[in-house]
Amino acid sequence: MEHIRVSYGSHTVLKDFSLTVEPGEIVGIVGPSGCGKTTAIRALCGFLNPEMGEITVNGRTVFSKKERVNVPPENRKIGIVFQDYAVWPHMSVYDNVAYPLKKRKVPKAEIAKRVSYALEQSHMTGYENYMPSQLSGGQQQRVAIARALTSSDDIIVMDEPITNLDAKLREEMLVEIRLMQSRLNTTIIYITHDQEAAMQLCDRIVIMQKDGSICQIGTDEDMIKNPANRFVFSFIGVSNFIPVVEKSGSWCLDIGEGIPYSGVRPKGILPGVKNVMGIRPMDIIFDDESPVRGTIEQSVFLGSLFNYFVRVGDQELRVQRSTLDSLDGREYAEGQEVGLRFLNEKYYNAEEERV
Ligand SMILES: Nc1ncnc2c1ncn2[C@@H]1O[C@H](COP(=O)(O)OP(=O)(O)OP(=O)(O)O)[C@@H](O)[C@H]1O
Repeated sequence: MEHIRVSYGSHTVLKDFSLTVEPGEIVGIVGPSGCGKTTAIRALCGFLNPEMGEITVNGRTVFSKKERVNVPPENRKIGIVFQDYAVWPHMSVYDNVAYPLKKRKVPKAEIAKRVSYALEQSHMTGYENYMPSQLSGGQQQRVAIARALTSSDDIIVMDEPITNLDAKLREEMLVEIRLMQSRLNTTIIYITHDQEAAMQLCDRIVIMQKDGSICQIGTDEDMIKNPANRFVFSFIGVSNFIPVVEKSGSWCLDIGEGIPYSGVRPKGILPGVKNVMGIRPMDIIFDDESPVRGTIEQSVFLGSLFNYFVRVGDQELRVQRSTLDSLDGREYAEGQEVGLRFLNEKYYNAEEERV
């Protein structure tokens, strides 16, 4: 997609949206509600006409404002699993899956072959004559995926396909989508506001912000290690933000009375603006020698890690410690005073947008 612009009336949702997805890739598009994820996907699939830009699918131009090309949705060869485009309750599984092919007037014998293939790929062989009401939520989603596969096993677009499922089923569906993708080498574009699902499933993640622009594209590791801005930092994973300020040559946490934490200018401080430190819970270390003192208000054991809520000045910080680290014999209990040291902290303009 290149230079796509879409407005609803006077409200321009996508101003200049460009995104390239490589064949065989699973790309997740995440971003806050209303930022334009569905709009971008509707433009890709042909359900709305951008005012500007070009869309190419497998080397074929399917939309170009300039060249006046606009291929209808059913001929774009994109499989779609939309939340509001789930299975049709009045049609059998077979008819649901066959629908996109019937619409394209594909011969009956060919339809039978492709439906059987799609049901096999989504593990629904044998359910051809079932009605959706006789299926579980997970099975209905599989039928929706099978139907997408009959449209295309090259590109499938999924818009929040699993939000209605319970946690266990959701996990299983993510694994299945991944397995199906590696069997068929399908390109998948997966839209969600569940960044954890996106990180679990996708090769690359595209993060959109409220104004409809893309603020970062990369792997989950890129997002966590090198977040492009404060918004990405706060959107992906758990984060603490602590205002900081320089006071007579020493850097202080600007909470309560000001708590000095560094005698030298920390790396990454932005000049000329009010800074805020972004720090992950895993990057806050308990250190008896540190001048930053806090009190553990709550300690929660989560199996692979301990989660602590530590009061420092007038702020509560989230600190995590892996269970393996706790094998050093030190125990940290509620009510205990601790010293805290910061590793890998990032600095952002305090005025910058966050989630
Ligand atoms: N048909 C429409 N007419 C007018 N405004 C619309 C229409 N569809 C979407 N919008 C507006 O466009 C913006 C983007 O909507 P869109 O559905 O693309 O967001 P989204 O990122 O997919 O959100 P969500 O995660 O909540 O589904 C929103 O402000 C929405 O209110």
